[in-house]
Parts: sequence; structure tokens; C-alpha cells
Amino acid sequence: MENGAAKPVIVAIDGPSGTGKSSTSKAVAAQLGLSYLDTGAQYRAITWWMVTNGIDIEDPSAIAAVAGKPEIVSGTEPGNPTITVDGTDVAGPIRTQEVTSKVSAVSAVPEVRARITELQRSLARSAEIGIVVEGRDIGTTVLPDADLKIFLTASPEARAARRSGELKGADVNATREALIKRDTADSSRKTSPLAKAGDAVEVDTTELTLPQVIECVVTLVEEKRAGK
Ligand SMILES: Nc1ncnc2c1ncn2[C@@H]1O[C@H](COP(=O)(O)OP(=O)(O)O)[C@@H](O)[C@H]1O
Ligand SMILES: Nc1ccn([C@@H]2O[C@H](COP(=O)(O)OP(=O)(O)O)[C@@H](O)[C@H]2O)c(=O)n1
Repeated sequence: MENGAAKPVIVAIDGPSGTGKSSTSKAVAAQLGLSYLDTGAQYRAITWWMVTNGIDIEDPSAIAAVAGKPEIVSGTEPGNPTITVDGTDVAGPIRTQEVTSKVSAVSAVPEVRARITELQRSLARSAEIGIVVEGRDIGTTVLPDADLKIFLTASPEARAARRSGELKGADVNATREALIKRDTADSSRKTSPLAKAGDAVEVDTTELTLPQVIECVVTLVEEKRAGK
């Protein structure tokens, strides 16, 4: 880099649902002045568009045929991450039970992944100071040259308890089953499954508080930046 400007730092955070990826990534990015990208929100947004437009979710070729149609735009400010589809704010609608139950099928379609991966790489390239990108395949496929890769894990019980707490009184057992079903689908798909990159640092968050996880990741990023 010219004029002594630091090279942008790219951080990839992957892991199953409820391990703390979004909360940790947002806080780390805010603390270090980096951009933030929630790639799950992008897959949810394209799923919302498919559902809204009556595309048969059971038919991968129908999904593939229209994968290039919706224009998905992500705002990467950690204090205010936004997501629009064809100019419509979909931050609320992408979190419904219907979208959550269909997103794994849509995101398994290679044409969908190719489209969204391209968007993700372009956003990462344009981050001036750096970016924290969270998802399932960031360290393995989207940004294999990331400066730091973290893989968050937690027991299914801890993850279900966290998620059902968010869903205001949702049954913990039903939430646990739904999480396991989605993780199994995400881990077993052919194209770019949920997986830990060989060079990722694994952090088990089961017994850690959120501030402890944030501190751990901030320290790892700072060590990387210091060239340790
Ligand atoms: N270490 C932790 N301990 C307790 N609760 C946590 C922890 N990490 C995250 N949470 C809570 O669990 C829920 C899911 O976290 P989130 O960051 O959305 O996970 P993910 O993005 O991996 O699905 C949120 O309500 C969050 O506040
Ligand atoms: N990089 C990514 C991120 C999400 N996804 C898909 O998008 C879904 C929703 O991701 P999310 O991060 O919003 O899920 P939560 O764990 O926050 O519920 C996942 O279950 C995957 O099917 C993916 O395939 N690849």
C-alpha cells in the first residue's frame, strides 16, 4: 500500500446457527472500525424473493433459472446493517419462519451461490479499512485468502436456548430440532457446504459470554494486524 496506509484486514467468521456469528461480527467490526457483512441475510433475501414470486422451492432448476433476477444490496455499516431487494427494505421479512425453513434449499442451488458469492467478494474488495464477513463458507470458498478465519461452535442445547430466547418463548426442543435440521442440510449440500477451513481458529462459545467471545476475536484480529 502507498503512503504507509495499512492493508485492509479481512476477517471470515463461520459456524452453525446460534453460535454467535452475527452478534460477535457486528461488535468486532464496530470496535475496530471495520465494515460488516451478514451473508446469511443475503441468502435469506434471495429466498424471500423466490417465495414472494411464487417460485417452487422444491425445484432447483426453477430457482436456478431466476437466480440472476433480484437485485440484492447489503449495507455494511456494523451499527446499521441494511438489506434491500429491488429497492425494498426486507430486513424484517427475511426473518420469518417461512423464510428460515426454506433458505437451506434455496442456498444449496449452485447458481444462487455463484451469484451471491460474487456480491460478497465485490463488497470485501471495496472495504477500505477491512471487513468482517460472517456465514458458512466464507473461510473455505468466498474468501480463502482472508487474514483471519474463525469457526464458532456451541452445543446444540446452548444454541437452541439462545435462539428460543430470541423468538420469545418458542419451544426449546422444537427450536433445537429445526436448528439441527438446517445445519445438517447446510453441511451436507454439494456446493460450498458449511465447513471449518483447515486454517481457521475454532472457538467453542458454549461456556463463554458474548463479551468474552468478542474480546477473544478482537485480540486475534489485533495480533494479526500487528503481524504476530
Ligand atoms: N456467547 C454467548 N452467550 C450467550 N448468548 C449469546 C452468545 N453469543 C450469542 N448469543 C445470543 O444468541 C443469539 C444468537 O446469536 P447470533 O449472533 O445471531 O448467532 P448466529 O449469527 O451464529 O446465528 C443472540 O440472541 C445473541 O445475543
Ligand atoms: N455463507 C452462507 C451464509 C448463509 N447461508 C444459508 O443461509 C441460511 C441463513 O443464514 P443465517 O446466518 O441468517 O442463519 P442464522 O444462523 O442467523 O439463523 C443458512 O442456514 C444457510 O442455508 C449459506 O448457505 N452460506
